Amino acid sequence: MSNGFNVDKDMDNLTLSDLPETNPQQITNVDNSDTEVSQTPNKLKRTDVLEWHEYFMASAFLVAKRSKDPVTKVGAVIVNEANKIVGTGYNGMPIGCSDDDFPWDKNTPNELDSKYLYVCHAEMNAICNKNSADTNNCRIYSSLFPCNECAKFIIQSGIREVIYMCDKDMHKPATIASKRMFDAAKIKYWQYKPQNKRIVIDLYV
Ligand SMILES: Nc1ccn([C@H]2C[C@H](O)[C@@H](COP(=O)(O)O)O2)c(=O)n1
Repeated sequence: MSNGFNVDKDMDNLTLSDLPETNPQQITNVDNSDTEVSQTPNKLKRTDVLEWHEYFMASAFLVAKRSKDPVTKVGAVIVNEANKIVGTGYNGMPIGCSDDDFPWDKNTPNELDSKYLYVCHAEMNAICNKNSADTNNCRIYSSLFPCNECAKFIIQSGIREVIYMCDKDMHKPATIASKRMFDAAKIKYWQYKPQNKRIVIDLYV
């Protein structure tokens, strides 16, 4: 009997055999030296790792690389309170609306010929793509400050914090409206200032 299990010859029944009786005295005499965690710091542990905000914002920039927008690629990542990514999105045309058929132009005489009426924003896509029941008390990392439409989605989805990188549209009414709504809804928003200007991902290591 190797580990207290007996299996009958037909392999039909796996039965726990009578494990040897152990009395409390035996338990206190057990040698735990092989299970104790060393108290000395582990000198082998890497310390040059990405910190959480850097990791999630870099992830948003990686997601943005899927965008077909010729001018502005936006990526968004939603993170829950346990630091788990529960949604990602980039700016792109709606499902079924081909990137080849719908316009990527801007500043066109006819508004219907520009991208703005059609493209789904990264933040909205991240919320739509969520892999959790809800996004309550989550935070969203976005490469670009959310517009007013995305701000509505963010507020309504229960997200409580917005971390962004670029605020290039800060003077546009859409951005001013976003900040008004975030302030009223007490949504925290702040600009991430990275320590490192670049993060290189070497795929052949
Ligand atoms: N919060 C935002 C704002 C904009 N976008 C997308 C929408 C367009 O594809 C692009 C902006 O184009 P631009 O006016 O810079 O030529 O970014 C978004 O995903 N989220």
